Amino acid sequence: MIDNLIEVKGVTKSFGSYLAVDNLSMVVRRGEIVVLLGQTGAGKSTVLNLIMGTTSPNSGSVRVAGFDPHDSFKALKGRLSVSFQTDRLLPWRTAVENAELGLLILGVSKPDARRRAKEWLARVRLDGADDKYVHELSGGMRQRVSLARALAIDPEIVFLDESFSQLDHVTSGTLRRDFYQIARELGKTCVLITHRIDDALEMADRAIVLSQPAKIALEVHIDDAARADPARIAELHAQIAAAMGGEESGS
Ligand SMILES: Nc1ncnc2c1ncn2[C@@H]1O[C@H](COP(=O)(O)OP(=O)(O)OP(=O)(O)O)[C@@H](O)[C@H]1O
Repeated sequence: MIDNLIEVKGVTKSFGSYLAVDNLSMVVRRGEIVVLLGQTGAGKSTVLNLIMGTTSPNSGSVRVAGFDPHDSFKALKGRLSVSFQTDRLLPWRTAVENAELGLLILGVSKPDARRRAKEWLARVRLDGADDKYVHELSGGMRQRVSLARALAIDPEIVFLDESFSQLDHVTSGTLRRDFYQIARELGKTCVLITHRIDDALEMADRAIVLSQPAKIALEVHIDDAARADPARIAELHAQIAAAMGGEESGS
């Protein structure tokens, strides 16, 4: 079994003459939660797209579970899941019908998909909301359906692209803690994008700050001992803020 689940080596990515990613190298180990931070436009989403294989580098290489994610898109089908800033739910489907979508696409039988989707909705604390339509759910509940949909397929790697950032602080805080608990319990490998330093401090094994164009400005390890030490957390917060250019872009 490959331990370095994600390997990015010397990757450069340009859009026309604009350099978005500059000779970036990083590794994500199996079971690790890595948070990518950076100011708006730093190239965080581009790095995620390169890892998910939805775009390809101009030079350098990306490997996910040993595969080139762009050229071997099909080999990784069902092994990666992503949840975005907006929930991207289908409004004409109920919560459970949205949550089972990935399973149905992967060919799981209807009764099995329904059962697993219901289990996941309960797991993200949405029991009782199975038959509600998207417009009947709050923003936080919609993100929970989106997470249930992402996790129901039992992916090896979960990507979250600013999944909590449109929610108010309290809602995003509880969702973040619930997600963290599930990810830890299942030992999922996660790559999270955020501009909120608190997200990184609460969830990450490792935080990587990207400067623009995307290259590593700072990399810090965070463990439970650090999390329990307010002085250490304040120090890490200051280090990350400085690497992000001195300010958090909106929080
Ligand atoms: N398909 C594209 N074509 C042209 N330019 C692009 C494309 N995708 C991204 N860019 C540019 O690359 C830069 C990095 O964008 P990216 O979305 O990766 O940044 P980000 O750090 O995720 O920003 P944000 O936090 O605002 O989402 C931006 O200047 C953006 O305009």
